[in-house]
Amino acid sequence: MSSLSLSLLGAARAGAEAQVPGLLDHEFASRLAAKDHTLWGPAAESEAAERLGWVSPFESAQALLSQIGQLRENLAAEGVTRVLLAGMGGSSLAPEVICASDDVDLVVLDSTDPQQVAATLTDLDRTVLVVSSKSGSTVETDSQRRIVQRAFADAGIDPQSRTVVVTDPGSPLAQQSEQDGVRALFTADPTVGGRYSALTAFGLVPSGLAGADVETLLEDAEDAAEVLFADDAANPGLQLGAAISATSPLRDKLVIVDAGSTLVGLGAWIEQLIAESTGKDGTGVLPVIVADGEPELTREAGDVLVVEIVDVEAEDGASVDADPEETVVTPHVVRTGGSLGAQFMLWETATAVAGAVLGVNPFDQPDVESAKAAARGLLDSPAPAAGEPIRDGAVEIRTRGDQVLLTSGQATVAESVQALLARVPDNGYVAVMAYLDRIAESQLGDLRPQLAAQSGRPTTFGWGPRFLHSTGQFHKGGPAVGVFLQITAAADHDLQVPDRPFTLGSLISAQADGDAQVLADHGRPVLQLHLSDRGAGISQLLEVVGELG
Ligand SMILES: O=P(O)(O)OC[C@H]1O[C@](O)(CO)[C@@H](O)[C@@H]1O
Repeated sequence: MSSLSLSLLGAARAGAEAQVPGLLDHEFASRLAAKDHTLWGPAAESEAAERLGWVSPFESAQALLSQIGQLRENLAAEGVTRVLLAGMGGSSLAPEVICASDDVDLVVLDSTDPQQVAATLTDLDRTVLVVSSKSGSTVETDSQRRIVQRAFADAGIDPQSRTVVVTDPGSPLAQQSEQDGVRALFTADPTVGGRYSALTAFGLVPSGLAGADVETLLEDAEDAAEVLFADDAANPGLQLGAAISATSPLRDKLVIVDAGSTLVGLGAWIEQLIAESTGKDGTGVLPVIVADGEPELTREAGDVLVVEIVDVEAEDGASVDADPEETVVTPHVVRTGGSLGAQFMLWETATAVAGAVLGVNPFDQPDVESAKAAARGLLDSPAPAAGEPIRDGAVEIRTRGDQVLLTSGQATVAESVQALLARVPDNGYVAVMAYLDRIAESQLGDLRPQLAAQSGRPTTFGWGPRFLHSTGQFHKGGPAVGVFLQITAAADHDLQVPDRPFTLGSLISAQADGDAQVLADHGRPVLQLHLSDRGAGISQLLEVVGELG
């Protein structure tokens, strides 16, 4: 029996009431279960035909469990118990939440920041590297793999015997792994897209190797699927999908409150799923993750739906409560609870529903490629800086030709940030994009509530390049109502990417510049601040933004 629960209030409830009858008429849920690729219209048909494997991952996932368990035992017998996962977006977000929720250690390497990558190169004698990439060609993952394997070799450890690969059959990574030999090669179901792959080898292999209870995860998900694929008005997948997509003008901001649920980090996984799946063709839903206690401010903005993820006791069957007795202050709320496996299935189903209601293809990410291409171009031939940057203490206000919004005339950080915030439209949002070390420099995240307070608008915070595989799609493909604060930093020690003509420092810089360029090309305001000294620059930014009047 599923432990899913869902409550809807205000516009969320109205959205569900408006849309669910139509979804039932179309037998959306049972057609989804039957992998009907016509559900999202003719333009999405060919892609959808190859992307619906996530609705029934259970049989092939079960077959994996004993292989994962055996490999974990063999590695443990050699004293190898630390799992280091290299992978971006859908190839690392699910294992991160699975392990954190199960209180199991997993080191996630989803960065190209030289400092953050270098910090993971410890305890190599007891480390296994899991390289996860569906395409097998993502530059971040390939660079991480090369660096960690070189570190193994330098430590006198055979890199191949400590590398486990998860990828699609026939990908460049699969071919190379077959050629070079690796400890284990897991090929995943190619009919499951990256962000829908939580219950495939991408979610299960790293999590299972780290010691998470992936068996229960799968059982819970399978129980939930029974409820989610029923043509029933009480189906929480239909209700949630309709609630988040059919409540215009509220629908384009979804504030996810981290209210201390035991599903640690689920918000970041939902963020990628919703932002990359819906943020395109000028429409979509922007997830905004906030801490508990803070949402009052954002709620006052009035044009957001608030999602609260709560812990629920396992119940007999799924419950959908459209009129909870509890009094809540927030007018427009989605409140959901249930096991992690059930939540994965719920949100994947709801996202498929939301795509259909919004009229977008929820399985592609057309605008992610543009930033990747710009980064590749800049890596091959870096753009010369247009004149001297404006300096204010440890922060440089960068003006790179016509690649980013010029802040000419604004001589200080305070003035330039104020000028950026003045550009936020009434229905807009602020996005902070920080290309720094998200572990050691996490205090920079305090900028988010500060800027939300200053602007009075929903404010997101993404660590680069991780967010490029998540909200990055929405920034460029969604409604043009965002303003963008990009923060980059000098690295004390750069890292060469073995056998590649670039360092991590030049890669992350090209990624930041490439994204800024594409945002500016889309007419989005971008302010680029570069910290010449990380510690001093972070303190200065927090102080300056905190004091903005
Ligand atoms: O698993 P891959 O192919 O390395 O891709 C990583 C991520 O990049 C994207 O393809 C595009 O951002 C995501 O959808 C995906 O999760």
